[in-house]
Parts: sequence; structure tokens; C-alpha cells
Amino acid sequence: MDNKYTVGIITASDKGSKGEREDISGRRIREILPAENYEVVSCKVLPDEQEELEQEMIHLADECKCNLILTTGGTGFSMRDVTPEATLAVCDRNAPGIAEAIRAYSMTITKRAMLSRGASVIRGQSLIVNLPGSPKAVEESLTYILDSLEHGMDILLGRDGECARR
Ligand SMILES: Nc1ncnc2c1ncn2[C@@H]1O[C@H](COP(=O)(O)OP(=O)(O)OP(=O)(O)O)[C@@H](O)[C@H]1O
Ligand SMILES: Nc1nc2c(c(=O)[nH]1)N[C@H]1C(S)=C(S)[C@@H](COP(=O)(O)O)O[C@H]1N2
Repeated sequence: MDNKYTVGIITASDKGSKGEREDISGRRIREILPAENYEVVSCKVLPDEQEELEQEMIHLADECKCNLILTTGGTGFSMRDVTPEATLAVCDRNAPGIAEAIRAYSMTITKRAMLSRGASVIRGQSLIVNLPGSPKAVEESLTYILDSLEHGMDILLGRDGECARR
């Protein structure tokens, strides 16, 4: 079918971008997204540099027209962590409920979830969601939000106007 959601993935990691660590988190995102519903059009590992992250998000949203842009990493308190700043800089409309839901659910697993500053926003018709960096956090966060993300994307794309109760 051609109604698949197109996805761009960005791993923000200094170590990963220098080849010093295998990007398991980006791979985990691809594994979690069911292939029958999602087409991953790009998967990049970038250093924790705000300008580079912004440019890639803009490219994925404006040129590739990705329905969904998922980032992993760079959401914490390290001085190099700037993924939320890059995301908010390219935001047309804030969609904070997704980031709030990730933190609320993750707090039931680890109190350290409060240390993720991840954001979730809309640029044009692209939904951008920041996931934390570790493969474990990616799995916990993404599996929790995925079905609601699909409903949100359908509304954003005008495919679905109805909010059935769930
Ligand atoms: N892309 C990734 N692939 C595999 N493991 C990761 C990845 N990102 C983070 N991790 C794991 O999660 C831990 C915490 O991530 P954190 O964002 O603090 O990374 P870091 O070691 O500070 O460096 P960097 O920003 O270069 O990824 C890491 O020590 C690593 O075990
Ligand atoms: N679901 C979930 N969320 C989580 C975690 C986790 O293990 N599971 N780890 C937390 C920790 S320890 C940190 S420091 C922050 C920020 O991670 P990042 O800098 O790798 O993005 O995410 C948090 N969110």
C-alpha cells in the first residue's frame, strides 16, 4: 500500500558520529516501526551540534516531506545535549503532550526519566518527536506512544478527522 507513513530518523550522538559506538538506538527505532505501516526514508547519525540537527530536521520535513521525524539522544543535561533546542528552533506549532506522555510513562519505569528534556513539535505536516538516547529508553518510549502518534499523523495529514474514544 502507498499509505505508509514516511519516517526520518536522526541519532544525535558525538560518539556515534565519530564511529566510536555502534548506533543501536537508531536501529532499534527501525525495528520497532512495523514495516507494513512505515517507510524509513533516511537514518543519520549526527554529532550533538544544534545547527546540524536543525538543518537535517528542516531537510527531512521540507524536502523529504517526512510524516514523522524521530530523534534519539541529546535530550539530557550534558552541556553537549541540544536536541530539544534544535527541535524547538524548527517548530511551527508545539505538540507538548507527546513529550509529556513519554516522560509520564517513563517515570513509572525510572525516576531518571525526569532528566530527559525531549520535545515534540509540528513543522508543516511533519511531526517531530525527541526520544532519549539509550536503546532501552527508545524502546520504552516509542512502543508507548506509537498508536497515538499514528492517530495524530492522520489528523495532521487530513486522513482522519474523527477522534474515536480510546
Ligand atoms: N545511539 C546509541 N546507540 C547505542 N547506545 C547508545 C546510543 N546513545 C546512547 N547510548 C547508550 O546510552 C548511554 C547514555 O547515553 P548518552 O546520551 O549519555 O551518551 P554519551 O555516552 O554521553 O555520548 P554521546 O552523546 O556521544 O552518545 C550511553 O552511555 C550508551 O550506553
Ligand atoms: N523510558 C526511559 N526514559 C528515560 C530513561 C530510561 O532508561 N527509560 N533514561 C533517562 C536518563 S538516565 C536520562 S539522562 C535522560 C536523557 O537521555 P539522553 O541524554 O540520552 O537523551 O533520559 C531519561 N529517560
